Amino acid sequence: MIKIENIHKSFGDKTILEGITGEFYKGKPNLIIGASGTGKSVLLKCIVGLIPPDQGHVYYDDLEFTGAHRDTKTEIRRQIGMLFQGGALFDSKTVEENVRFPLDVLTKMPLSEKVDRVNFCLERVGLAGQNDKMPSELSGGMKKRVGIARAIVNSSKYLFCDEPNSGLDPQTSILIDDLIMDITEEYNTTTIVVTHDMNSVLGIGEHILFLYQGHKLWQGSKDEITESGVKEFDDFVFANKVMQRLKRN
Ligand SMILES: Nc1ncnc2c1ncn2[C@@H]1O[C@H](COP(=O)(O)OP(=O)(O)OP(=O)(O)O)[C@@H](O)[C@H]1O
Repeated sequence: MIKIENIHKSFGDKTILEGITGEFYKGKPNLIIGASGTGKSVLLKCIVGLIPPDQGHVYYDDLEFTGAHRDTKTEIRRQIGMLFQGGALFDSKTVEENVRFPLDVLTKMPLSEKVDRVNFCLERVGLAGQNDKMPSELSGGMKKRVGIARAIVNSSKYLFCDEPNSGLDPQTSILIDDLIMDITEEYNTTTIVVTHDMNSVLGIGEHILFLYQGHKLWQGSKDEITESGVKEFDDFVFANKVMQRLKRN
């Protein structure tokens, strides 16, 4: 489990996050949702430690991360897998080298063991045998799969996905969501997915945290979205006609 307490962040005189508190659970994806520019990625970066919050605490299971000693932070970081917005593969590296990268940087495993682990992860995301392909030869959905394989290659306890569906068609998006859901359940990871994709909310939104202009305005599951009683949340969720019809039924 990951807990955040009273996270504040400003850039200059622009306040982005104003006291966000919440919990992210093991075994089911946790979604951070909200309109564009509302602070979702900044919150994720504060949780991962890529941006230091101005105030507040992040706890990984029982360990306080924000003010922790460098060694503790490094140890926690080793257990984090990250799927970046856009995939962020190295264009000049093969699929195998991309997936192997965290093992090359973080471990002293012998090469043969690393390759075994890479093959296991590629198989898990449906890309067995694609080791020698270059990113330029892959579709958008395949690139995301490579990104997911890389995020889990280090047996991560914590998995963070920033807009995993950006740039994908609706069907491929569902496949990627299902893969994230399955991996989360199978390996019992604490998974946080940042998204503004309503299909993801309806598909895998077991735990949802809704951000609005730097505040957490609602938290709940997809089964509770019609009864939030929060106008800003309703405006976000029921912005399109299909969702409005769903609400009326
Ligand atoms: N390093 C930074 N320096 C200054 N401002 C930043 C920085 N990072 C983000 N911001 C600002 O913080 C605000 C929130 O950005 P953030 O990327 O978290 O939004 P978001 O909710 O993830 O949006 P989107 O869904 O479009 O990705 C934006 O106004 C952005 O310009």
